[in-house]
Amino acid sequence: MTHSSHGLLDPLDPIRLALPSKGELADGAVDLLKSAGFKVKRTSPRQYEAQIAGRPRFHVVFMRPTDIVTQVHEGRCHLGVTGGDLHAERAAQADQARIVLPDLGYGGCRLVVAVPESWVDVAHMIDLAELAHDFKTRGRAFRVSTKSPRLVRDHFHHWGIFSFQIVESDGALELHPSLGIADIIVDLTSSGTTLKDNRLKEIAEGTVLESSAVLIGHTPSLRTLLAEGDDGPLAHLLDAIEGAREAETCHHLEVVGGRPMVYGDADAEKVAAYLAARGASQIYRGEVRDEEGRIGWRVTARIAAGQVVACQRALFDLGASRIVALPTHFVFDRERPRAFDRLRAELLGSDAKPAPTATLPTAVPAPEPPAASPTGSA
Ligand SMILES: Nc1ncnc2c1ncn2[C@@H]1O[C@H](COP(=O)(O)OP(=O)(O)OP(=O)(O)O)[C@@H](O)[C@H]1O
Ligand SMILES: O=P(O)(O)OC[C@H]1O[C@H](OP(=O)(O)OP(=O)(O)O)[C@H](O)[C@@H]1O
Repeated sequence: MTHSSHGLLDPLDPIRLALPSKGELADGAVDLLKSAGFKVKRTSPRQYEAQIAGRPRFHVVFMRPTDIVTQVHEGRCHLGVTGGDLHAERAAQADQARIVLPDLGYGGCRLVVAVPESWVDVAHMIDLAELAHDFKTRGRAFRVSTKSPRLVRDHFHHWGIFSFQIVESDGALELHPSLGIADIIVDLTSSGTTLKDNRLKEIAEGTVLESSAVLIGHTPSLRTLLAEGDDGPLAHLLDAIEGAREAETCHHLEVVGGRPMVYGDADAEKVAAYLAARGASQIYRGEVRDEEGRIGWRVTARIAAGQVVACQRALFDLGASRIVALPTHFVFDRERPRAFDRLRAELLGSDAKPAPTATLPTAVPAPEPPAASPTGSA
């Protein structure tokens, strides 16, 4: 059992936030923070410390993703962005580092079992179990190269494989079977290109873990930060990241229509039903007037960015006169549980503030509606 030995955070102390210095996770962290309004001011990639514009409490340090788990566990860093796989591999030892946001929306990959393509009889973990048994009967070690020995052991044990030898290595694992360093590998993949280019294949039930970039925090420091409440820096950071993530994938859609001098929202109803069928959410209908006071209707909704162009013809056919889709920067939904509230309930228990009960319909903080004329259709 380990304990945190450094940097217990006092209220108002600087908050050390560790970001990946290189590799697959590096750029996405800075981009995500920027989209959340936390712009990291770093003048060169060789600079390992940075500030966040207008947020003097945050002090950014750049380090290797594996080290981030250790430093957050030991409390030298209070928060950190790293790979979900790296945290999971070390979770048992680094027990003071806990997940704060489980999916930052980038760095998606899978930790998979891969065998040589030439092994035509091995297509499933059960085949691998038989093979490992054969190796054992012939007195040979069944060698598995990986960066994640603990996760591999758990997965293999789950499939009844106990006779194998882990070869721990830090990179280019795909080369190991052909060089004879190991018989198979368990490595990360996203596009699958590296496995294919090295004549390796995945096998069924061989996904050990699905991973993406995560935000982790040092548990004792999180307690201190949570106590700073809804207007403290942790609440601001988590709300901003969640609001930006929520906004990322969807557009705010505004559809306007209506016949001059005729009010009746039959068209709006059809438009709303059509949008719902296309997977839109938060669909609201209302009355609008154009510059001359003529009444029309307006439907607003949140819709996947990729759906907008596909929808527009049908919306015109249903009576729309104008369609505007806007990217959003932040979306906050009163009904959506906040990471901050969840964490506060977990770590501060009864001190936790209950989530607000909504009395009004939820609303997208949409940009000002464009001055669209409701007239002009059908
Ligand atoms: N192909 C990939 N696609 C998406 N994410 C990946 C991919 N490969 C790795 N990752 C994520 O990035 C993390 C760090 O891997 P990466 O290979 O970028 O670092 P590294 O350069 O190997 O780090 P180190 O400094 O320890 O060598 C992985 O643990 C995983 O979470
Ligand atoms: O499925 P793909 O899209 O081809 O990606 C897979 C590769 O990405 C990672 O390597 P990385 O570039 O991080 O280098 P590494 O060998 O040092 O891990 C991983 O270890 C694989 O080698």
